[in-house]
Amino acid sequence: MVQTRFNDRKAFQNLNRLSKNLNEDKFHLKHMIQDKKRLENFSLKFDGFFYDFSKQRIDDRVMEELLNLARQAEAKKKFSQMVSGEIVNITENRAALHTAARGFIPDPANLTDMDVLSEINRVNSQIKEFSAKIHNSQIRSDSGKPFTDAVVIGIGGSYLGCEFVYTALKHCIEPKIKLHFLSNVDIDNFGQVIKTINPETCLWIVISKSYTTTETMANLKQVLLFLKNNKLDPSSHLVTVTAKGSPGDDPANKVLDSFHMFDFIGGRYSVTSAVGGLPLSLAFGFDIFTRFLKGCHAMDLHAVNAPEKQNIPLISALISIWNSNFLHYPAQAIIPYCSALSKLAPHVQQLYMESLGKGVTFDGNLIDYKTGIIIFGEPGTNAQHSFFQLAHQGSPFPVEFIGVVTPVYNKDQAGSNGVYNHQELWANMIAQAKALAMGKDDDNKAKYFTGNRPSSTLVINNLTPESIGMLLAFYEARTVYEGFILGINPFDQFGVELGKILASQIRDHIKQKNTDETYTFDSFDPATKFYLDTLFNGSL
Ligand SMILES: O=P(O)(O)OC[C@H]1O[C@H](O)[C@H](O)[C@@H](O)[C@@H]1O
Repeated sequence: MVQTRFNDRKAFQNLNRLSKNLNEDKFHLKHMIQDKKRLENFSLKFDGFFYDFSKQRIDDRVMEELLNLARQAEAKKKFSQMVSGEIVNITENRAALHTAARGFIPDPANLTDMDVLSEINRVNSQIKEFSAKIHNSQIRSDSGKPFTDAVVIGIGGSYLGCEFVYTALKHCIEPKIKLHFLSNVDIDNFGQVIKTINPETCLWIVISKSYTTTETMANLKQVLLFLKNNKLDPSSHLVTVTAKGSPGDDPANKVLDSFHMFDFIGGRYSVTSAVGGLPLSLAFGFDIFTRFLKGCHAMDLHAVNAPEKQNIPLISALISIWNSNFLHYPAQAIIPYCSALSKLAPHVQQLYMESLGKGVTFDGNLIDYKTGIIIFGEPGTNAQHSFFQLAHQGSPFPVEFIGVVTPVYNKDQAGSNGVYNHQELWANMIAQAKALAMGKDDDNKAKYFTGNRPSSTLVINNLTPESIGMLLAFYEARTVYEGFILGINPFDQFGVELGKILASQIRDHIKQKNTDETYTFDSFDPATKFYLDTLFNGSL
C-alpha cells in the first residue's frame, strides 16, 4: 500500500506555516516561560518519570498540529502492531518484538509462526540457573576457583546497552561479578582488559547475534589464544550469546554454555534479551535484572496505552521532529546531571542514529526531508566546561537535561557555601536550561546571548533497576515513534554495510602482503595505498 509521504501530510504543511511565525518576539522563550501555566501545560508525569518540554519553542497550536501529525501517520496503531508481533521491519521481513522480552504481547494467540514468549522464558530460566550457579560457586573456573570477573566481548547493539545499564546500576548495587567490555578490534582494548582481570577467575561472554562480526571474531581469537597461553580450557571459561543456529550456537559443548537471542529483536533494542540479561544477571543477580525488565515493561505499557496527549515517548518524538524538520536544528545533546548515566548518550547514539539515519521511506522512495539528527552527550556539569560555549553562543541545538532527585551516596555534606554537592549539581542543571532559554542582553556583543534555545528536562526520582528500565524503554519507544511518524523503517541498518564490504576488500590485500613481502598496493587509489604503505612501513 502506498503511504502518504511525511511531508505531504496536512499537518506537515500547517506546521511549516506555524514555524515561520515563530520569529516574532512574543514567541521568544524568555517571554513564553513566564506564563504561570506553562510548566503545567507542557509537562507530563508518569510513575515517577517526569518530562518537561515547557522550554521547547512550541505553543498550543504547534502542539495540536504535532499531535495531528502523529494521528495522520497512525503512529499509535503502528506501535500496537509492533508489540503484537506484526512484520514492521519490512525490509528484513521481521517482527520487532523487543517489548516481548519484558513479557509484553497483548495477544500472544495471534503469533502463529513462533512461540515468542516461551522462547524468551526458556532463555531467561537458563540465565537464572546459570547465574545462580556462578554466584554460589557450583560452576567454577578451570582451576576450581570461583569466578570474580566477566568480560563482555561484543560491539554495537551487542555491547552499548549493556554497558549503559551496568554503569548505571553499579552505582547503587555492588556487583557480585565485575564486568569489563571488549568491543573494539583495537588490540590496545584487549591489552587493557587483560591487565585488569585474573585469567583464572574470569569468564568471557561472547555476544554476537550473527557470530560473524569481524571485531568480535578477532577479539574471540585473541581470547582463545590468551586462554591457551594460560592453560585454561574455553569449555570452562567461555559462554556465548547468539542467534539459534549461528556459528556460535554450540551444540558440541565446546564452550561452557550458549544462550539464544532472536531475530525478532534487533541488536540495538536487545538489552532486555540475553544480550543484557546474562551479563547483568551475572553482575547483579537475576532478580535485579527482573526488576529492570519491570521498569521497561511499565514504560512499554505507557507507550502503547497512554493517549497521544499524555504519551511521553510519543510527545518527545514529536518535539524531536519539530526541532529537526521545522526549526532545522541539526543535532540534539543528551546531558544527564548524573555520572551513573554517563553511558546513556553512547547507547542512544546507536539506538537513535542507526534507527533513524535513513534515506528511504517505508515503501522504498528516496527521502527529501530530515530523518535522524545527530545525538551526542556527556554528563553535566562536565559538559558545561567543554562544549556548552557553543550551545549558548554558537550554532544552537536542543538539549535534553536529565536529573535524578536523590543521589545514591547518602553522606553528602554541605560545603562552606551552605550547599550540598547534589544541590550544586541541580542548581547548575536548572540554570543551564534557563540560560539557554532566556539569553542575556549586553552592550558588549561578546557577552550577548541570543537565548531562545530549546531544551527539555527529564527527571527520575532515584537510580533503581526500575527507573533505569523506564529510561531505556522511553528512548526505545521514542525512537520507534519517531521512525513511524517519519515514515521510515527504524529496524534495519543497511547503511553500515558498505564500509564493511570495503574493509573486507582491503583486508584481502593485507593478507596477501602478510604472505608475500613483494606484494604492492598499486591497484588502490593513491590515498588508500599511502595508508597501507604507512601501516606496513611502521612509521610515517
Ligand atoms: O550482534 P552482532 O551480529 O555481532 O552485531 C553487532 C552490531 O554490528 C552491526 O554492524 C550493526 O551495525 C549493529 O546493529 C549490530 O548491533
